[in-house]
Amino acid sequence: MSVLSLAIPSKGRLKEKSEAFLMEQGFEVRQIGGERGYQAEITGLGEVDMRLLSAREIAQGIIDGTIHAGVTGEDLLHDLAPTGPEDFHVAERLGFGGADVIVAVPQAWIDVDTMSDLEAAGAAFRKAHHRRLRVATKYMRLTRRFFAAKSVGEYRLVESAGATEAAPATGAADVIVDITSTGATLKANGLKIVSDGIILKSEAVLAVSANASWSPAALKSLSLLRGAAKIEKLLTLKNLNSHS
Ligand SMILES: Nc1ncnc2c1ncn2[C@@H]1O[C@H](COP(=O)(O)OP(=O)(O)OP(=O)(O)O)[C@@H](O)[C@H]1O
Ligand SMILES: O=P(O)(O)OC[C@H]1O[C@H](OP(=O)(O)OP(=O)(O)O)[C@H](O)[C@@H]1O
Repeated sequence: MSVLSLAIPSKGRLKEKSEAFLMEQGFEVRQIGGERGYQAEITGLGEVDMRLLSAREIAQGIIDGTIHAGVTGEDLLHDLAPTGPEDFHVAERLGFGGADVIVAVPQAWIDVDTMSDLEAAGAAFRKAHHRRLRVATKYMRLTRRFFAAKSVGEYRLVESAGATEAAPATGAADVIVDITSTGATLKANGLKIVSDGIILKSEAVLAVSANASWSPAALKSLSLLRGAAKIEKLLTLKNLNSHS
């Protein structure tokens, strides 16, 4: 990869604000083929391989090193990174796309207020029903890490493909881990947040790969992005050291 590969979301709630973040700095993204075209160009950053992808694909590409930099959600970066924050650098938190990744249980569970109550409920549940409590989520790694940090082991993960909040009502799971912003979806589904169950306060970030290979041209383009100059210095140093 000789030029900077830069990605922003192609649709969804982060798209317009990501374009605005670049536009504020004089870098205009032009989609080829109109609103739904997935190819794009950007002006002002030199030669750049501009990509429009889903927020999840951007996070994955930054972690794999197939994308140098991009705008995505911190929740996705933290969940998809196998070794955690060592796989990416946050150049700037962007002040939009804010939401919390939380643990929620049915409101009817009056005895469960904390993660430690959840562990106790899990043990009681296993005795009574001969199976573990099921936790539905898209956030498989974040959930495993957080439950282990809270010493909760009496559970089994069920991977959710969407509409996670419906899982307790449909019987697909008992507990959920999902993202919330207004809380309306949790409320509508009769769920409450466990008091010490806030896993991550996420927002949109400009993230830079710690695993990509960098050419001088890619580093130069990166350094022009707001918040990224300090990361560019770090990467240049790392590049020099690895070649010396
Ligand atoms: N209320 C919210 N619900 C979900 N995500 C939110 C919310 N508020 C902010 N976000 C952020 O937006 C990111 C992407 O969500 P968005 O809904 O735009 O993508 P998506 O179109 O659902 O992606 P995909 O279709 O690939 O699942 C989330 O990972 C999170 O960082
Ligand atoms: O706290 P709230 O403001 O209610 O927002 C939270 C909901 O928004 C998202 O779903 P979305 O509607 O984007 O659908 P998705 O499941 O396809 O992401 C997220 O998965 C939650 O379900």
